[in-house]
Amino acid sequence: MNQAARITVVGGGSWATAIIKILSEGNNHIRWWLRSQQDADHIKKFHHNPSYLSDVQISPRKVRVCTKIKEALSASDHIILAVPAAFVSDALQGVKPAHLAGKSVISAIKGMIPEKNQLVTDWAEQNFEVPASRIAVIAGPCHAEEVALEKQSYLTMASQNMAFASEVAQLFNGRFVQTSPLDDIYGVEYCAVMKNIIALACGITHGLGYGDNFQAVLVSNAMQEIRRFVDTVYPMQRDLSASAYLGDLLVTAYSPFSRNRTFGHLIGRGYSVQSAQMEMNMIAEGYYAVKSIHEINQHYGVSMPIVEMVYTVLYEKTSPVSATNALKAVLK
Ligand SMILES: NC(=O)C1=CN([C@@H]2O[C@H](COP(=O)(O)OP(=O)(O)OC[C@H]3O[C@@H](n4cnc5c(N)ncnc54)[C@H](OP(=O)(O)O)[C@@H]3O)[C@@H](O)[C@H]2O)C=CC1
Ligand SMILES: O=C(CO)COP(=O)(O)O
Repeated sequence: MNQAARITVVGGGSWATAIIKILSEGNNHIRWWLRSQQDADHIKKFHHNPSYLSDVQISPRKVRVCTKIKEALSASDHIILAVPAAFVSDALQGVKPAHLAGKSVISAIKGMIPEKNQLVTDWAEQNFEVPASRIAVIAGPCHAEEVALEKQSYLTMASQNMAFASEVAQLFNGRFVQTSPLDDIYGVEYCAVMKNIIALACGITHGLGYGDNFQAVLVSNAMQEIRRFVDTVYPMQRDLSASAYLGDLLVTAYSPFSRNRTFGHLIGRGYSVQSAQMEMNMIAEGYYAVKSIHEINQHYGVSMPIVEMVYTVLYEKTSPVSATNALKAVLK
């Protein structure tokens, strides 16, 4: 029998809770770090997260909950980051490279470090000196809510080190989740960031009353936009029709579970950014990502009309109606 893996999950939101559920299926020793003492106490006492996916049962035999980050890290060999990118530095406050020495870092985050416009894996490598060969990302179309319901799902684990990607894929493979390894870590990371922005555009236009005909054209154009951008910033032979790329775009563009689409929909319905954020008790990564991608693209100059439409609505107060009218003219 395989030795039990020692894994720490950092984050108390819906994706962290779903990951805990997936990993609890296997022979793993799991540490779970949450920032909320109240939620941690509740999980210890009642064996479920009161704030997110509260139907998911947490086994106290397999999962040890704590709110002290260094203690949570020290217990494990694999560290899974599952907080929104904007808060990951807060979550790892006080953590030094020595605390992560000899450990691997697996990012389940689909966003960029906003103040640095940096991919999370680059940030982990630079800030904590984790070698690229021990860094992976979790990609693919997979909503936490469907994991909670044990609906058949697929994940792709990407790393520059295929042996490590396979090791991580094995950790997550189970009864209702099927996994595969991939070597295109930057490609899937950028695509995951981009698809959140596209979901905002889908939500905005849906909120304005556009239908399925328009959305199909929007998503097709979005895929071309993603291809242009990713092939420019990180050229490599890749099949963008694979589920880690196209599948992730489709699920977020069409699913009612999508945080980014829901956020965009509220904006399209006339909510301000602040009131849309208050209306949702979850984070839409695309809100932060669109600023980062817009700024990164000042350097590359890739044609990205959908990203620019979302950027002008969220950061330049252009009305969703006029931004969409301008976009309509360039879609094919
Ligand atoms: N949800 C999903 O289906 C999927 C999500 N992802 C990605 O996973 C990541 C996490 O998203 P998700 O779980 O959905 O997020 P949620 O919106 O469900 O949860 C947000 C989490 O962030 C925490 N948080 C908020 N502010 C801070 C802060 N200042 N410092 C530290 N922590 C903070 C919250 O803590 P608290 O509860 O204490 O406020 C909560 O744990 C994102 O990058 C997302 O794109 C990827 C695939 C699927
Ligand atoms: O990336 C996700 C599912 O694959 C979750 O993001 P959304 O909730 O915005 O769709």
